[in-house]
Amino acid sequence: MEKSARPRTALNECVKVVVRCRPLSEKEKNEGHEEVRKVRPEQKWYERLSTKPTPDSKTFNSPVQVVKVWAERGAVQVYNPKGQDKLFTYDAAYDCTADTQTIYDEMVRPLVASVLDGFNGCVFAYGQTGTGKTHTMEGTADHEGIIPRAFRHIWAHIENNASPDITHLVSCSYVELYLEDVRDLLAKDCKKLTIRGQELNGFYIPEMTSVVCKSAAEMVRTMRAGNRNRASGRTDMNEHSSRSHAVFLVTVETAHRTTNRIRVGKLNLVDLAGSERQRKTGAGGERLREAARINQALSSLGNVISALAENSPHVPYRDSKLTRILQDSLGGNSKTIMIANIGPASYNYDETITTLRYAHRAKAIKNKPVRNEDPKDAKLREYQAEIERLRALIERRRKRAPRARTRPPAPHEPEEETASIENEHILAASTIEQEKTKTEEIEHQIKALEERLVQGGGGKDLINDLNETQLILEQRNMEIAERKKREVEMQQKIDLEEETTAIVTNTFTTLQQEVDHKTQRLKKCLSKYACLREEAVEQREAHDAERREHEALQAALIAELRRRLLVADSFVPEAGRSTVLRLRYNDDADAWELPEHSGAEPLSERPVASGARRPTCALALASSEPRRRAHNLLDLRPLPLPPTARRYVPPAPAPPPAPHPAAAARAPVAALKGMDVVSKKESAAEGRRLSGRTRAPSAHQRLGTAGVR
Ligand SMILES: Nc1ncnc2c1ncn2[C@@H]1O[C@H](COP(=O)(O)OP(=O)(O)OP(=O)(O)O)[C@@H](O)[C@H]1O
Repeated sequence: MEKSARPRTALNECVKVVVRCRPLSEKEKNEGHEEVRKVRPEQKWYERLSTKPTPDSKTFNSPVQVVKVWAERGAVQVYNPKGQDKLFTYDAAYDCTADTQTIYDEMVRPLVASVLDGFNGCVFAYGQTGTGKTHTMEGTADHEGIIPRAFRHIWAHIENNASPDITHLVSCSYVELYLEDVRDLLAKDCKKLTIRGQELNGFYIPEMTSVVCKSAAEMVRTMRAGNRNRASGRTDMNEHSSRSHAVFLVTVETAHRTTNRIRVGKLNLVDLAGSERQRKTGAGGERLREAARINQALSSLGNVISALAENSPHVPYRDSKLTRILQDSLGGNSKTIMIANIGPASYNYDETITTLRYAHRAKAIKNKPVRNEDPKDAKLREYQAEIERLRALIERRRKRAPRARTRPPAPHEPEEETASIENEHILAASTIEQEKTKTEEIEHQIKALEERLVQGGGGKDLINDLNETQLILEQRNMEIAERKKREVEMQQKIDLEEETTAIVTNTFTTLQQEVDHKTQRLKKCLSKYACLREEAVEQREAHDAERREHEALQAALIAELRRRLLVADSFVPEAGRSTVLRLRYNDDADAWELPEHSGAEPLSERPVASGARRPTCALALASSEPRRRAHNLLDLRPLPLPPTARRYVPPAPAPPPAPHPAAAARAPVAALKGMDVVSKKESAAEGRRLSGRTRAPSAHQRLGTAGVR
């Protein structure tokens, strides 16, 4: 997430998608989810998809397992209670018997190897709450997750490549996105961070803490320290539910002395919070607020995935901080693996299908990874330059250091001369001492910098217990995994082509045979068409359900907001309230700001009548006593009353004698009219003056137009 050079030339590489289905939880077992719908074994695997509903499908209304993983084909079949089963294919699929070691060896190991070669990499776990994302990424004491495995892999590589010509620098950062705030999990106070940058040049987090590590164990300690600061809580679906999206960033810098080049690989290990439905998690209050933010960020992530998959000209990265952080990983300079976690119970059928659909869409995302060579922000280069500078400084200091005069005073020399030589001697000795201390300080600095770097040559600085045999073993595992991956790919290709080539390769002896065969093909096509139509209807239904869920969540949040605004209306002084409502969120500055010319007025003075203050209510009077000032939280000042009497305007002085008696008769009427005009004008002005002072609508009333975010 640090600012990196933009790719120069890049080959497109698709996002790899892996599905992992967890076993039934104890709770699900207790609720009777254990029953599994049987697949007829004599049928070909894909033909089973068109099986008519069997008697046990009646039990779909009761809880059953609905997921079947075809690991050898990278396919996941989901039993559909309403019609045909659904089948999705991925780069790999793992059922509940697969362990994280297998997933790591088969899918993640090659990606981490690329990071060690100077590429950016990202592994992120996605899925419904309680499906095993944290279990997959972090693991437990008994089952190590992908993150600690990656640490061990990195350090095994460094140890294996130990040579005096190669220097490594490994650093880690850990941030979480909680309630749309980016928090530094490695900083003491978990300070809030700002995402900087733009869509064009990439986003980055400049101020996040970066910890230099010298072993896998140190990295694990760093991760655990960060986890202690991470937001988690209990919901009805998960005892320890992550309430934030967490990103662990590992930066591996490698300098080759022979080529004088530095390669920088960055590995993002992301444990997303799970999507959740309020009615299932029973979230309320703070949990509800968290859930709303989690779902909002995941929805933005889904939109980005859809836009990238459809090659849309605009990809809405800016919509959330999560998508900004993951910009490079999705459609940018990175090799990426998405691990979609699902649960097997029919109770979660809708969420499982949604996750599988997103994962399927993500397969189409193309990234452009390039090797990061000699980027400007390489820390290793910085450290090397600093060490050079400090060494040169020591050298300069040594050269210009004063020499102590060793000549003892001669016996014939006068006493003053002897004293001055001795003084000079003492002065020089103290200067030398000072210089020595300073040089030692600089040497300490050099040592501290050098200690951060890992240089080979017998592996003296390395604390890693993986020996060469283990490395060879891991290499073999990787080869086996690679072969298995190719087998899955081949199998998928064969399955796809089997049907399409059947018609070409078949030779028919009779016309009837050909008709039968083609009728069968037609039936299959019709059934596929029916499937697609059903899929479209289901997608619409899923979309509607999601919309309803969002609306329900929105209603709950608005109710909560109304409650808070009501409290604010009752207790916050009006002037301050209107200012708060004018605040706008500035995405770039990541802060709430009062827009210019917002019309925010200073607190108006109390209205004054004929030079004297109007009478005030008892409470306001009481507040003038310093002892009771804090009690006057309510603004109970009386509103100024509109004028009830017209102002008297004296009649105009009597005109000179009129030349005509009729004109003289009209004069008093005109004077009266003049008075009327003046008083109307004044009363209008008074009205305007007062209306400017009338009470502004309350924040509660203004909900909907106010900049509430
Ligand atoms: N493959 C698995 N094998 C055994 N247990 C698993 C597996 N995956 C998940 N679990 C168990 O399921 C429970 C929930 O897992 P976890 O907390 O990792 O889910 P999550 O997806 O991270 O949830 P949230 O999104 O709420 O944080 C844990 O008790 C975990 O041990």
